[in-house]
Amino acid sequence: MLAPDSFTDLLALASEGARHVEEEGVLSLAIPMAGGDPMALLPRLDGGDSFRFLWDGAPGLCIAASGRTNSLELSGPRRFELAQRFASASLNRLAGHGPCPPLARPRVLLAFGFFDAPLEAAPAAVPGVQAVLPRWQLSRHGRHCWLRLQRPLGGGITARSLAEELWETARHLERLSAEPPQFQPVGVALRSPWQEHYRRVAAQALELVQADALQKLVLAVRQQLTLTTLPDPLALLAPLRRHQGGSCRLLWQRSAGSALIGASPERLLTIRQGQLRSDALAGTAPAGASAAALLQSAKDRLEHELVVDTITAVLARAGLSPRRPRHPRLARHGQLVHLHSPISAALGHHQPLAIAAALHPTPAVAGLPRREAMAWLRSLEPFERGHYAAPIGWVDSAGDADLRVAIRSGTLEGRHLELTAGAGLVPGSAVDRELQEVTLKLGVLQQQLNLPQPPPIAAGLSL
Ligand SMILES: C=C(O[C@@H]1C=C(C(=O)O)C=C[C@H]1O)C(=O)O
Repeated sequence: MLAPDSFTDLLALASEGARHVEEEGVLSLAIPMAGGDPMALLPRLDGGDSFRFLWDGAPGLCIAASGRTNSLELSGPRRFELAQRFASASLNRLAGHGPCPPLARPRVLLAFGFFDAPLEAAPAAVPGVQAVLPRWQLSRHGRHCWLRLQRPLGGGITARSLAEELWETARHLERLSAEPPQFQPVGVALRSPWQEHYRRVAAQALELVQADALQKLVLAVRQQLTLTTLPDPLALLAPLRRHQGGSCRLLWQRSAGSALIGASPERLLTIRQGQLRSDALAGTAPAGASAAALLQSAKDRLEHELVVDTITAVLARAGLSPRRPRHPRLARHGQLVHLHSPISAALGHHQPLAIAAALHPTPAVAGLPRREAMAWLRSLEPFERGHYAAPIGWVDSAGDADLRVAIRSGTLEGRHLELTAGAGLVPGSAVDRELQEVTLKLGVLQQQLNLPQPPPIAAGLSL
């Protein structure tokens, strides 16, 4: 039975599934639904705790999820391997989920930290990885929409109660008007200065690349914004749909008061039916008539080549046969244009998160050589990167996966929004131009979140 389209069918599926639920196993049921925008309906999915997740790749795949049925949080150098083990075990132990279209498959949701572990193990620090098998998963692709509910049986939860809860919630969601959250204008009371410190450390980093101690370093800045009112993270994300069509809009809300939001233009890794794709994205200009000059810029081409070569070499070392285009193309993301090379390979027998572990962090967001660059980032950047530039996404029950690089992002804690942006320093870079590039990235993000602008973004700014 592909899609239970009556309550009787669903109940039969639930009862059959319940007979196969092992100890600590979870019953996972899904039904198709009419209409429904995951972004608009996420606040209506009560998962029993404060975890919320949004993956908005519209017009491609959109997923809203809430509640933790199983979860894992840990730090350390084995985080990718342990997250893979958790994901495989959680998905293999699900009972009741029969064949369904790819959009409806059960998923384990993942948010990594940039580093293996935070510097300080404070409760609010971002751990090396968080992995969640959600209670509710609402997914949509094109006109197709499915709702999934997953819970352990026992303690009053039976196959019948689960089937009823799923059926009634789907009918209830269908009746709601599915308007995306309305944006309420939010002001900015305070913006922290970052420029002076950046100038100093960027000059230091440039000396390192010019002295050949590093080939590349992607130094980031963080701007703290104090907002005038308490914003709804989903309302902040909604305008990004309009402005950042080619990106994937993301929300990872670990607790009620703390959320990562962003619109990532960069794939670390996408796996569909055994085919892998990774994006080399490096080299930046403001969108506009002069953007095509990026293709001729020796400094940007060098920065880009380092990323393409590294991704290709990492995949080859893992035993894959990567294919790369001969020349980069231009990819527009909102008001920015980047050099872009999609790299693809057949995955073979590899597990998605083993490849992610080998790829992260690419020189698009860290530097080269990787180990030395990571150490320099820790000493030069005056903040914890947290989720910034780390992989975030999902793996599903058939082995498909999608992990985006959490750039063009920020974290919201109450009225405090922290935005982070970086730029690659290579021989030939100039501190002033890099400062302009991060200013532009921070400004574009604020504009796309509908926040009032600092100085106007100069459309013709040359980087
Ligand atoms: C590091 C960031 O972006 C990365 C760096 C780029 C560059 O240096 O040109 C371009 C795209 C991204 O891979 C960021 O936006 O924070």
